[in-house]
Amino acid sequence: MDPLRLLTRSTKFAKKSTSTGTQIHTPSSGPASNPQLFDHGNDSQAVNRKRKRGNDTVTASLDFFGGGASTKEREAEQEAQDASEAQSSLQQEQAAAPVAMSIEESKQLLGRHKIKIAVFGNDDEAPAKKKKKKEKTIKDKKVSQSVGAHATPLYPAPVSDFSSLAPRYRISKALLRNIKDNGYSTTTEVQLAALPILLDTRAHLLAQEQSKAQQQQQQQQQQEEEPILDVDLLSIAPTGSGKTLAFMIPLIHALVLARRSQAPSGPQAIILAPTKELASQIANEGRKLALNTAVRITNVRKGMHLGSDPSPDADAPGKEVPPVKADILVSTPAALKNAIGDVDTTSHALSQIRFLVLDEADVLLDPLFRDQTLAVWNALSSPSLRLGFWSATMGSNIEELVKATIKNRAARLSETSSTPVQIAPFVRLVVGLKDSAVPNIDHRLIYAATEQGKLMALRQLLHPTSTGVDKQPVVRAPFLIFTQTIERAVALHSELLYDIPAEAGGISRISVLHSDLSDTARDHVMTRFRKGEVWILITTDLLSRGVDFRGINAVINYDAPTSAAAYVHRVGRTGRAGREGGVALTYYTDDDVASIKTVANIIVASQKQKGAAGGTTNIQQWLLDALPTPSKRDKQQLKKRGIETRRSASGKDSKTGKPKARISTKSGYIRKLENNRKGAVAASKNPRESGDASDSGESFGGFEE
Ligand SMILES: Nc1ncnc2c1ncn2[C@@H]1O[C@H](COP(=O)(O)OP(=O)(O)OP(=O)(O)O)[C@@H](O)[C@H]1O
Repeated sequence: MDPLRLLTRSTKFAKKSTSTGTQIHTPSSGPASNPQLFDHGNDSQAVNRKRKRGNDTVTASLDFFGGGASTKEREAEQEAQDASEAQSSLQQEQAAAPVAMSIEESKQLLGRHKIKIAVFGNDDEAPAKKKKKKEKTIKDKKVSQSVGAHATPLYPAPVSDFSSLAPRYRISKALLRNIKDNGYSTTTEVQLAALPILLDTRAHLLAQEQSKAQQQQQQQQQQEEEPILDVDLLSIAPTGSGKTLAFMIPLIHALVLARRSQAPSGPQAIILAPTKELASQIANEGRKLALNTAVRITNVRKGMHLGSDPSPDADAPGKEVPPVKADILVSTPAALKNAIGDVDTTSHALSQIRFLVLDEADVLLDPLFRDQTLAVWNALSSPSLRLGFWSATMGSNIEELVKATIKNRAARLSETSSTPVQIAPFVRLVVGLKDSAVPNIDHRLIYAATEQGKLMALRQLLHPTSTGVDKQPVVRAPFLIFTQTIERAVALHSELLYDIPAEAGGISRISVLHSDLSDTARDHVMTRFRKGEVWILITTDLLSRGVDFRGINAVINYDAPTSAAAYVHRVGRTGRAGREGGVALTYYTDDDVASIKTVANIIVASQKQKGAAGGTTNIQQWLLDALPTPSKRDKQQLKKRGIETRRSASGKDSKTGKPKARISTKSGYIRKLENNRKGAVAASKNPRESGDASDSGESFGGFEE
């Protein structure tokens, strides 16, 4: 089924742009053959030179609307392929000797993948040690410039293929099997670099100045030891680049090892995410990876209680809530804060949590969530708590906040704890250009002048014509539409409700998701969108972070995002895991002109990242020169409040006195009917006047300016 065909009321298209759907490769037509963004496939040979692997294609498949084999056929094919591979592959993996790589080789490989890693020592360390580090940094000027004055570059041997985890780190068979069963073979850039850092910490931290023989000996020793995850890691990697796996695999591995020596009596790791949708997705991904490993992963929900003893049930007097039983808790900060409640920070339950991971760390430490996140972090009293901070964007202020919090917490704990508090080496990993949008999608910035212009442009997308006058790329469902506020999302949903023809599924194909809906309604919409029942999902920034729909073909910023980070995350819902063919389309009106340069700059940087092979930039230099550069204050204001004229549904802007930009809450179809009725009444009174009105394009008059 081709949704584009069904949505299209016009008939003829140039062959190249539409037709059967087989000519254009879109994210929904299946996974990319290589999930990496940079240096496609050039390194597997280099890294796995001792182990020739057969078929490296990624098998995870989600085909929203693509043609080809049916799901059953594909599953059968997959099973057959898996069965034949499984036996020989597992034997090979167990037999293969760990591949030792020289630092020079690692450095080159990491460089080709645009990966930079730096380790920051403890600032309080001896001055002599500091001096040595500085000398080292100067020696390697190229890297040191990019990582900062007090950082030492780090070159762990990359893991280019998941199967090499078994011989290198003795990953449990169940975990390895789950990785494979979920269709993962080649690692993405962030996994390639983060896995050795988190699984092989000490060997590589110490390996910087060691010979190959010493490294091997070090690796050997480390494999027999526990614990792992001896660094705090801040990782900045593009949207959709597989950060979830990069932190989840080492976590599960650590907990599997811990279980071998002692049965756990409560949670040992916490993963925080800003939204319920993301927390639930992480918990699901985690459970798939932890299958048959005995590691239990729970998504924290209202009413759960974290502590050593049962607590009184607030909803049912006289009853008690037992403490949650899990090894890894996944939660939003608010839900976890509730679950902790008034549990004493010295309690066993909180002191035995050894790992804290902040997914979308920059937003979790942004003023919006900061207090809740810090409350959870500070409640964890283990002196050896290890930390992970992950996002596609990370302001330097957030990094400073992280470092300061680590130090302050250690100082506070040292006063009360008899056990020495360990401040671990702090490692920063950056993939690609920091804070940039994914290069493998087509970014478009479209001037729509007014609110009516935006609606017309959006309708042209839904019903493309063969005339080619719209100059917009052809966008195929499924796609996401972002608005600035909940109110506008709801209004746009009502506006477009009848735009999808009944033969294509009608109103059931379009939906809206925002935080004012109940949890059940949110879950329901997410499920229907994931299943492919909903094709167009209108939403707010609620869905801009972390949520992975795999086969999304386009992101439409109906209202321009209000910060560079918001752009990066919103458009990052398409083009995931290296999928090509995604489109990110941003409309801007006269109200956005003062601030849109921030988005334009991100687009240009992303297209430059793609390199010469990626073709031309869609944004002309004259436009960049013409757009005003917003001041820092304007940017802050915009991030906080958005475009003022879009903030409220009615009335005039209190500051400027300008009319506000509104979206009607009646569908275009209903309004058209009403207009027709009104027109008929008017025509009966004054035929000439009504004739003029019907020619004026009133059917798009949903926006009042
Ligand atoms: N090595 C891999 N090979 C193929 N697909 C992968 C690989 N690793 C992850 N993926 C897939 O890539 C998609 C994106 O992964 P994930 O959600 O972890 O990205 P992310 O980096 O956390 O993105 P965001 O910054 O948007 O949160 C998922 O569908 C996941 O299954």
